[in-house]
Amino acid sequence: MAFKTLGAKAAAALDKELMSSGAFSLDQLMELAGLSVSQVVYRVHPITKGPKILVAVGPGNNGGDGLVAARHLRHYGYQPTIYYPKRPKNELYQRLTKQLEDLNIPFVDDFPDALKSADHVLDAIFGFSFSGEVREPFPAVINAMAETKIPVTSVDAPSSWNIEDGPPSEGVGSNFHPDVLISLTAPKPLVKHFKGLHFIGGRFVAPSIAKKYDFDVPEYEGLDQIVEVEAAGQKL
Ligand SMILES: NC(=O)C1=CN([C@@H]2O[C@H](COP(=O)(O)OP(=O)(O)OC[C@H]3O[C@@H](n4cnc5c(N)ncnc54)[C@H](OP(=O)(O)O)[C@@H]3O)[C@@H](O)[C@H]2O)[C@@H](O)CC1
Ligand SMILES: [K+]
Repeated sequence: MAFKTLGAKAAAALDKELMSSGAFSLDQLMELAGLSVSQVVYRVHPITKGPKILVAVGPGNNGGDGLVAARHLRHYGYQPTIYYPKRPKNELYQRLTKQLEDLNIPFVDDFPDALKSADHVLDAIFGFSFSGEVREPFPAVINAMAETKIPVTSVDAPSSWNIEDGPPSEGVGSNFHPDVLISLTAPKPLVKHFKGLHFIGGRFVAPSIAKKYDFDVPEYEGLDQIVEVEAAGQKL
């Protein structure tokens, strides 16, 4: 079964609809999105492969998913470290940050240096609202993720990739190919350029809303918040 994709505009409209007629709060959606991200890390990188997860957090809701995932991963026994250089004054992000501080999770300023001792990287910098060329301070972070031998899991999109067209043809991000991707609610068109392990998460969409936006809700099993699909969107 091929999974339909959701473009940047449709993904933003769906997000809005979930929080209006869908009656969800952003906190709820982000909690479930972040929970599914934590399950992907648990699946692809069991703690026996090394507990140190470096989480790169961006300024929007993609970053919020990363903060939630870090909290869950800490409770599973991992040792997350957070790189969060641009922190908006939004109350939700401040609360998520406080929750991590209360768990003694370290926040670091030097991403390349933190990468030296990491076992796995979580890319929660940009999601479906990314556009244009990567602005400071993120180019060095994208380059470091592109060059590292440590496995990288991207949340919703490989950060720096155009949501419709995939990796830029040159410059920052052109050589960034993460090992794992978790698409939230539905894959974005960029997945046609993605060759790694691919999951779908975000187990909160009512069938009526999926129908309206013309995408498929995968068949989640048991307690799972994630379903593995082939890179091109075929269910395994
Ligand atoms: N419905 C769902 O499935 C759910 C989706 N969720 C998640 O939300 C994500 C979408 O979140 P989002 O809309 O907040 O935007 P996101 O992608 O984090 O980035 C925006 C930030 O990036 C910045 N920025 C942009 N371009 C840039 C550039 N070139 N260079 C540098 N910066 C740039 C931009 O800054 P600005 O341009 O405003 O200064 C802004 O601050 C989605 O992918 C999923 O992960 C869940 O949380 C809930 C359920
Ligand atoms: K991302």
